[in-house]
Amino acid sequence: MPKNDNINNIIDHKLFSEDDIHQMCVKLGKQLTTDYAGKKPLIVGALKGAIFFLTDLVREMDIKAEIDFLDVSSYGNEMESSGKVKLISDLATDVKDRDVLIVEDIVDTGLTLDFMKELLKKRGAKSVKCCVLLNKEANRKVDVDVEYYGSKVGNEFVVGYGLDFMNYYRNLRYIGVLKPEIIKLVNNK
Ligand SMILES: O=P(O)(O)OC[C@H]1O[C@H](OP(=O)(O)OP(=O)(O)O)[C@H](O)[C@@H]1O
Ligand code: HPA
Repeated sequence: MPKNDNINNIIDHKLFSEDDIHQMCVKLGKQLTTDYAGKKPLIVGALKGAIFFLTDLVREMDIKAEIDFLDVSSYGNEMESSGKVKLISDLATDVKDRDVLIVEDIVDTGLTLDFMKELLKKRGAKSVKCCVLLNKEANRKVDVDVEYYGSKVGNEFVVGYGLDFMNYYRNLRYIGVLKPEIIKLVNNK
């Protein structure tokens, strides 16, 4: 890990500014307001990466909705998915017969999203869809439907606005690509 605590130092280049992210939330919020009109969905935030996206997105949605959180993890402190998704903390809400909208920061291999969708379907949800900020398609290992997303991203490791590297840098206001030397540092450990 870099010794300097300045969180901007680990960024190679900015991908999405605060304004870009805001525009994505506005656009998705409008679409979801139309599509979920009259439905009272249960919005399920995937902890921890989705915290900022969820709070911004739901405030762009002009519908009655409940919010709950699932804590799932597959990366731990690694840059590659372990391939095993762990349920760390469950929902407090019964999803039976509910229209559920999962909110996620990123879909990469697709394993986390697929795990959550299957879990909620098995519990009897009426519908299970997702709204993801970033869609990284290059690395997909499982074919999972991504109904709503803000933007596609290339096969780069991105951090900020909830997205972490070794559990840090979630609190960057923008989204950036991690410097290659930081990635090398981790790969050579
Ligand atoms: O499509 P996948 O390859 O499964 O990757 C996407 C998932 O990986 C990250 O979560 P992580 O397991 O790092 O937990 P976190 O949300 O607490 O950071 C991210 O927030 C997604 O949930
Ligand atoms: O690019 C990424 N950044 C942060 N977390 C992630 N989890 C999967 N892919 C990523």
